[in-house]
Amino acid sequence: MVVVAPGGRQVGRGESVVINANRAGPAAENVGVRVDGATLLTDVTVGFALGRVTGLLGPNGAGKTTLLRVLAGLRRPQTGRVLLDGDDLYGLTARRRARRVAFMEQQADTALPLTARQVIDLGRTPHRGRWPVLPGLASAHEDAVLAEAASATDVGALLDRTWSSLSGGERQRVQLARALVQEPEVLLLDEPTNHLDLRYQLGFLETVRGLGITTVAALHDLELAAAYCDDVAVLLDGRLVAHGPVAEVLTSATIARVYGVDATVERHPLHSRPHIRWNGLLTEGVES
Ligand SMILES: Nc1ncnc2c1ncn2[C@@H]1O[C@H](COP(=O)(O)OP(=O)(O)OP(=O)(O)O)[C@@H](O)[C@H]1O
Repeated sequence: MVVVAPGGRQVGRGESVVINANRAGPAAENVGVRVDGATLLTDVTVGFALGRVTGLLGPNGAGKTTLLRVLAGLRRPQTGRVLLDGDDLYGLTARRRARRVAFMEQQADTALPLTARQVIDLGRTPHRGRWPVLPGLASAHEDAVLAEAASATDVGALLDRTWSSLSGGERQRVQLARALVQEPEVLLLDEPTNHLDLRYQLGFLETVRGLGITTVAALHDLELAAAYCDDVAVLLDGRLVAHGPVAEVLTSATIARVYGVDATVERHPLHSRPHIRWNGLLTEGVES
């Protein structure tokens, strides 16, 4: 039996990725969001390095979804700005934004009687003209993009199933395929492994790592973040409290401060990435 350790395949990643030094990943600068008198984000400044996978961490209500929506162009911040390779994200049309940023939301759903193939195909919308593509007339490129996304997410056998008949985990994989056919330069994932069984959780994040796309994924599972993310950014009460390479940031001190949990962070014997041992809840010293 062969064990594929996290990042073991390194498809198109790490040293093998040629990053154009003149390009930059997405960045939030001094972003502040208030809704109905509530402050959701305060002065968040964070840049995501090209081609890297960043885990967006933080307890419930910390602001992870809000920041992802800001980065997706779906929630204009009251203060600050969002840059995408130097362009002001909110200065772009919705179509131009959607060509560059794909967002897989937590509970994407549709009431329309669509098949999985049609749901995935929606991801091509920003690349198309005004007129619908007639059946059988999709370009070779379109067909190839769909086939590649279906294979990467293992949804080939689901394409003709109706959306309503799919399980939570199958829907999750179809949503990732929809995001991939957008051919985005930035992939935003909100708790993408939620409904997945263990094998698909690991496989999903392995796939994401292999894409070489700049990715920001809100995650609750710190073990998964430790195993699959290059960097982590940590939010607490709407503020960014830590950001950097996973081994430097995901420490027992960070976990204690942010989650109020006592943990020992060791090196995994197989792949030497951080490995977390939970010791128990802390009753003192938790920030709120
Ligand atoms: N429309 C709103 N009005 C008031 N407060 C809101 C609104 N939308 C979100 N919030 C609050 O903003 C905070 C941040 O929400 P957000 O969904 O970004 O957190 P999160 O880190 O993604 O949480 P979770 O891990 O629970 O999904 C929460 O306290 C939430 O209750």
